[in-house]
Amino acid sequence: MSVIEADSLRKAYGDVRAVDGLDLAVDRGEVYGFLGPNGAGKTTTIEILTGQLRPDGGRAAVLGTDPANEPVETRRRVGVLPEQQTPPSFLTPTEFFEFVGRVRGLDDETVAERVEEWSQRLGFAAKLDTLCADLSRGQQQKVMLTQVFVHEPDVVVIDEPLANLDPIVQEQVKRYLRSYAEDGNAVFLSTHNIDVAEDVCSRVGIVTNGRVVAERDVADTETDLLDAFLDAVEGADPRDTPAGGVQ
Ligand SMILES: Nc1ncnc2c1ncn2[C@@H]1O[C@H](COP(=O)(O)OP(=O)(O)OP(=O)(O)O)[C@@H](O)[C@H]1O
Repeated sequence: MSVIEADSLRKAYGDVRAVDGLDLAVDRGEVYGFLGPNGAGKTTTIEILTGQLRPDGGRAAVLGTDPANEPVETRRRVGVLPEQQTPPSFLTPTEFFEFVGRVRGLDDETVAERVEEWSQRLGFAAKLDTLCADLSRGQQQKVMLTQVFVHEPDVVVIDEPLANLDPIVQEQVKRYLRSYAEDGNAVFLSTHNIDVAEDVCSRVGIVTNGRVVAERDVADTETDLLDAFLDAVEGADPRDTPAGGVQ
C-alpha cells in the first residue's frame, strides 16, 4: 500500500482551480519530487495532504488515514516543513523543540537527545539558546528541518527544504533524505528547482495547473528532467482557468 495517495483531488479558490483532478501515489523507500512552476498547486496539495485544508473533491490518504478527517493524527505521524515558515521568534530553538515534542507526545529527554543529534548534524548546536528572532534565515531553516524529524515520522512532506542553506549543509541534507528513504520511510519533496529534484529524488511528478501531468524515474538515464519539465509546462494551458468553465 502506498503511504501517500491522492485520487482525483480538487480544490478551488473562488474561480481558480488550484488543484484540479490530481492523482499520485508514493511508496516507502521513495523520495518523490513534486516539481512544478509557480502557481502549479504544490502548496495547496501539501496543505491537503497534511490536513490543513479540506479538498472540494477527491480523496487523500497518508499512512492510511484521511488528513481531512483526522488532521491532528496526520500531523502527529507525519513530519511537515511548510513553505517559508520560520520558528516562533519569541522562543529559543530549545524551547521550540520542547513545545513540538510535547505536542507530539515525546518526553523531554528523547527530544533533547534527538535535538542534540540534529543540531550537530546541521551545525547549529551553538545557537540552541538564542532567540529564533536573532537567528539567520539559514539557521531558522535548520531549526525547521529538525522539527520535521524530531518525532521520527515514517513520512515527511517538505517544501523547498534546501532553501537558505549553504552548499555543505545542502549536501548533508540531501544525503540524509536519501538514506532516510532507503531505511523504508517516504519523502514527499516539493520544489521548483530541477537540480534539487534530480539530485535527491528517486521519482518525480511534474505538476502544472493543479495536476500531475508526467512522472519520471530519476535513475532512468534516458530521462532529461529539464526537457520533461519544459514539455509539461509549455504544453499546459494558461493558469487561472475559472472553475466554472472556459475562460
Ligand atoms: N488562499 C488563496 N486564495 C486564492 N487563491 C489562492 C490561494 N492560495 C493559492 N491560490 C491560487 O491557487 C493557485 C495554486 O497556488 P499554490 O500556492 O498551491 O501554487 P504553488 O505551486 O505552491 O506555487 P509556488 O511555487 O509559487 O509557491 C495559484 O493560482 C494561486 O494564485
